[in-house]
Amino acid sequence: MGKKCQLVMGPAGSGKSTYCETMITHCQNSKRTVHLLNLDPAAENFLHDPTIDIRNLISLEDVMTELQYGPNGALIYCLEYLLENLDWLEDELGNFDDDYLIIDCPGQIELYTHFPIMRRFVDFLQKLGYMVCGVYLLDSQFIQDTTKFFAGTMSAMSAMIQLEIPHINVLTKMDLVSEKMKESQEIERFYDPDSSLLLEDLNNLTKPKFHALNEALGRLIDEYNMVSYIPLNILEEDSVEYILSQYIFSFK
Ligand SMILES: Nc1nc2c(ncn2[C@@H]2O[C@H](COP(=O)(O)OP(=O)(O)OP(=O)(O)O)[C@@H](O)[C@H]2O)c(=O)[nH]1
Repeated sequence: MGKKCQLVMGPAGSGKSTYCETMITHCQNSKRTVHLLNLDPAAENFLHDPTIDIRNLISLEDVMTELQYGPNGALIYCLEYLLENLDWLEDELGNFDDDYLIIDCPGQIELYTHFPIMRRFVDFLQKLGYMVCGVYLLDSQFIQDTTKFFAGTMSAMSAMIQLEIPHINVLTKMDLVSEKMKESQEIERFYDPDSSLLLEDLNNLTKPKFHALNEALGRLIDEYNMVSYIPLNILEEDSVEYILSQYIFSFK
């Protein structure tokens, strides 16, 4: 099968750890071998123990105590420390030539949107021969507020542009969206965002001085037609399998 991995990204609370747990359980049930790589030094509990864990290299608490950093600064320090000690990760990865890695990332979106940290991490995996796919998660509750949805879509686009890897976007927590909404036409405008349909909402929710900016951002979404979302309901096996059937994963 070769070396493959999914880099699971998204804002804090978007459902990254739950996505990873769901994928791993689903893969185990369908006799596919996957391993969890935890990249979040602040992570607490996992349903499936990570096979590789940044917390075995460096502890967020130690950094906060010893360097007197706050949680965000300490997290960036931990990831930069990882990048300076990639031989540790290469040793840890040594035994997984033919398996599939699911990488649970921290929720600080600056790691994907403007720091080069994740880009360097991706470059490292690619040098080791991994095919790296990006999975960017957005909480489906954002569809209730078009300003949040637009902001989330911008951060998904930034991650796509920064990382330059095959990429899908996933709307998580679809079990919390009402059946009525799911069956309506209205939901379609979020799966495949069309700014002309969203712009009116957005302008109603923002002051007039931002309308030109809204329109410019909308054009960016339309012209590049880069962002679409796959809905994920973790309670439905078909929905989970559908994500894995995406061509970028090539994982049958
Ligand atoms: N109902 C429902 N709740 C979910 C789903 N995914 C995640 N949650 C809940 O949302 C909260 C955040 O989920 P996590 O998986 O921890 O999110 P995360 O992105 O890993 O969060 P950080 O590690 O803080 O960045 C938890 O309370 C989860 O139980 C889902 O598909 N459906």
